[in-house]
Amino acid sequence: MLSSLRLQNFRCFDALALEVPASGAVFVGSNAMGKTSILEAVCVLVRLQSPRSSRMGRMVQVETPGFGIAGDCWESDRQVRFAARKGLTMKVDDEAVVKQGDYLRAGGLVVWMGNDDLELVRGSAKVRQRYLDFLGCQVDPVYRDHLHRYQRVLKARNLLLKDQFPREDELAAYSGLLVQHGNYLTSSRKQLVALLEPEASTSQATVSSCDERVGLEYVAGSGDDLAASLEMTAERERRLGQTVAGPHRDELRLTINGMAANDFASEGQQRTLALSMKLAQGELLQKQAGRLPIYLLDDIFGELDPSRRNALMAALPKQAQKLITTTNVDWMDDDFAVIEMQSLVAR
Ligand SMILES: Nc1ncnc2c1ncn2[C@@H]1O[C@H](COP(=O)(O)OP(=O)(O)OP(=O)(O)O)[C@@H](O)[C@H]1O
Repeated sequence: MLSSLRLQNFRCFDALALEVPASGAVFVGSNAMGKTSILEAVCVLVRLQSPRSSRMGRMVQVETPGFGIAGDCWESDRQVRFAARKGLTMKVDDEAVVKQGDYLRAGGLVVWMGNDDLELVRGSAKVRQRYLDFLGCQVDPVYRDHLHRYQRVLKARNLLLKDQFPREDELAAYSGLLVQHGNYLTSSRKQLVALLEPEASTSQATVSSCDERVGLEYVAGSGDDLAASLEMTAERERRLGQTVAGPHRDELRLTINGMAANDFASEGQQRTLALSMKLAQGELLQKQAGRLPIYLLDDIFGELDPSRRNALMAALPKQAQKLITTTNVDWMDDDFAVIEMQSLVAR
């Protein structure tokens, strides 16, 4: 749980300091007032990553050297600073933490729900991979190490494959590492998907109030055995100059009542499924990590009809802290603390 947040040179904010109630808050204001930026800052403070941008530099307020985010969360004072020259630095209770993994291990959990979540159903396989990775990194600290190493090896291996005459011994060394980290990701993602499926079905039934069966099928981009797949695709990857087998080619197929959700489901069903996937993420985090995540809900209510809106609010765990952004609160009947963006004058 987050009890306070302080920002410095973060996106549109020169400086900001606010107290956050235990049950959460609703940030209300017109467009471009910085609502999403506040939720994004919370996500960076807790998980060292943003759902909006993979580059920390983008979050630095223009014409300033770097940003700072700090806050009391889970009973410790956490601080994250970013400057182009120094990169990301972290402190917990004023003590520097060198490794991001250590910072994250002792930190909190997050579920992000945004209005582009529909991409989870309609978008490319990469979006669903990122969804699984965001969950995997939170339930299993080792997952993050394997993911980062896999991504680094993949990049280096692809560079080598672009070479007209790649060195065989170098390629073999990269293949060995790719298999080692790839196998870990494949088996973890497979397990996550098996655990997510029943949670997503339950959430879908709750939010849609219909008996819709949700199916999640994990299709491994490494085939049955990554080492064998690399051998089989050796000629093709030399021709294309890139690695064609491995978890970066994973797919997570989503179905409703047995039919592909991206092709056959209505827009309403797709939106509900996207919400259900996020609710399932929260349920799994709570079960696997034994703690409640913070729910960051960025402007999602405008797209929902009143019945789904209410069903979603009811489906969120009562005890969880929820930070919500919206342009108006007319629809809200819950007694959430409302924070008017205009009142946050220290910008
Ligand atoms: N790095 C940056 N430096 C300075 N300003 C930025 C930076 N990045 C974004 N902004 C500005 O911050 C403002 C707030 O953006 P944000 O997306 O947080 O607003 P919002 O209240 O969520 O808007 P909406 O309701 O339209 O989603 C925008 O005007 C945007 O242009």
